[in-house]
Amino acid sequence: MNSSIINIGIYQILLNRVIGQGWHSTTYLCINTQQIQIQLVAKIYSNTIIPDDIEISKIKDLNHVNIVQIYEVYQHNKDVIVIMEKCYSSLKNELKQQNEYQESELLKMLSQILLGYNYLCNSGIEMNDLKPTNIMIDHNEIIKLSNYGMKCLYKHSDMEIRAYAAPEIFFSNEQTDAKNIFSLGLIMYELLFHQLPFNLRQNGDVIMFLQKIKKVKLLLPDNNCQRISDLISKMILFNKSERINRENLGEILIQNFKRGNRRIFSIQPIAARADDYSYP
Ligand SMILES: Nc1ncnc2c1ncn2[C@@H]1O[C@H](COP(=O)(O)OP(=O)(O)OP(=O)(O)O)[C@@H](O)[C@H]1O
Repeated sequence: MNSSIINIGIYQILLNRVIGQGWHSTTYLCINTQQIQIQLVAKIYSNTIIPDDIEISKIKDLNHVNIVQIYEVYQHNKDVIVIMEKCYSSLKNELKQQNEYQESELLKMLSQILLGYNYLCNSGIEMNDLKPTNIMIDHNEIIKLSNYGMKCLYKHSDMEIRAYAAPEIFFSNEQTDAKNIFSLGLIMYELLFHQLPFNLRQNGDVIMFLQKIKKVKLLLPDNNCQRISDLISKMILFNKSERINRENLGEILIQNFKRGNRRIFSIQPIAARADDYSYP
């Protein structure tokens, strides 16, 4: 038996081909032995068990162009393995490139994220953490939300440093729809201005920012993207009841902006080595 491979169902997980390491899991290259042309990854959540949780059984049935497709969830010894579609890049990567986007490109990104998010909400699946590492980009430059419905597998507390978290997470640990709108506002702000509206040198910096916007509404720097700036201003609000909700945000996007076919990114691959994209 080769200890650097896990064979499970029709999948082969290549343990020596790590694609990324997150706080809660490690992501490996994975092969569907019956259709080797399909690119997959396996996320391994170590030392955890699949809880008797409806979300895990539901997530395999989800299917939307703006979410990462999950194919299987296995209990494997002490670990949980999630087999999913392999993406090309992430918004985190995209942000590193500091691209200047046209307003139409930003609106298109926002629309795609919102479409995926709406689908998850309507399917009763929680998007625990809306942040750039959880927003993937596929080979066709389509944005896809990832790590949805996985909170039940997390061992760590939710209160690590969370740059994109809404004020109510820090101050009252409230989990509502509105928290993701706030996070989305910060993500759009970062795409537009190439930085967050606060420095992230230490843990207290986020709290200081949140206390500041509690007193004085965030003022966006001058820029040429008025429509997206207006939307961001409606999302990054301390008080969750004042924030735009996803329905109204969707309405504004539908009413005002037609979807273009333009390419929106100049993507660099996630993996450091080109051969990570070919099978052994
Ligand atoms: N479906 C995927 N396709 C391609 N690469 C992926 C995929 N999922 C994750 N990755 C890569 O693996 C890395 C780690 O992913 P992971 O989701 O564990 O990170 P994370 O979002 O920081 O997680 P956490 O919230 O647990 O810290 C990502 O940054 C990304 O580079």
